[in-house]
Amino acid sequence: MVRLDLTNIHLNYPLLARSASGMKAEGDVESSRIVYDKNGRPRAVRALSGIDLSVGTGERVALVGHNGSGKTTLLHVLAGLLPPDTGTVSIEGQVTSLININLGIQAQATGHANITLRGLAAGFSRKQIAEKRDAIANFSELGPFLDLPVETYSAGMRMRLSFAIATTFTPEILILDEWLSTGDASFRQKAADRMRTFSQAASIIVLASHSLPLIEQVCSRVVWLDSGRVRMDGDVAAVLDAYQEAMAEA
Ligand SMILES: Nc1ncnc2c1ncn2[C@@H]1O[C@H](COP(=O)(O)OP(=O)(O)OP(=O)(O)O)[C@@H](O)[C@H]1O
Repeated sequence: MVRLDLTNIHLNYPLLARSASGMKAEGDVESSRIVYDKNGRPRAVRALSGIDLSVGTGERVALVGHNGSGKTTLLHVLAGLLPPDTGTVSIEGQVTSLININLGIQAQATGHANITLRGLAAGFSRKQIAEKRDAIANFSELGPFLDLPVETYSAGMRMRLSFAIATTFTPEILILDEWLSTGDASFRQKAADRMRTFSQAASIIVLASHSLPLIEQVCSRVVWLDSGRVRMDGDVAAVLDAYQEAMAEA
């Protein structure tokens, strides 16, 4: 059984004193996301305000929303990288996150060494890693670059390696941020195909993206975040239609 449940998640980013200058603007819509002290100085930014989210086996969920609506913050909470201020996070299953392109990658080590390191970290034996190595190498299409240190790779090449490793070692829950769409067109198509088959292996995908075509290709459900709250949650077509309509009116 793989599932994740978030209940009433609140998360504020505290502001350091040096970044907390400026006075509260009366009637400013944006100010509802900023917490001020009694002197009118900004003290924190409200990123998530009462998020409830349950995702079950086989669901591929997209998070959409305006810049600053809380998508990345929510992914960090799901990946266990940021503890919420209040609320509960319950996760059944092994989580792999591809949020930060450099997270979990040793830049001085070669691509092949990174395959070994990530495989061991995911709990696989050296023999199991050896059996999967060709599949990862082929999917990444990095060829001889796998013998060079990762610090010599472009951002797209790092992404190919991270994605190939993460999806070949099939985690039960995969958390992805926008950077997937930085890949070139042919890799994006391959990645989308893999993500569709991925969840048939009883896995969950949560993907934050501004790319509506990618979401339509990959996801089975869309959660629309607005100022740190869930504004709509449901069927891909229904939520994307409402979201696009609201964007057009804004
Ligand atoms: N390190 C930080 N310190 C203070 N506030 C932050 C920090 N990171 C994010 N925020 C604030 O938290 C809110 C949510 O940001 P988040 O990055 O989660 O949004 P997002 O939906 O991923 O945006 P985008 O689409 O632009 O990537 C925003 O109002 C942002 O200003």
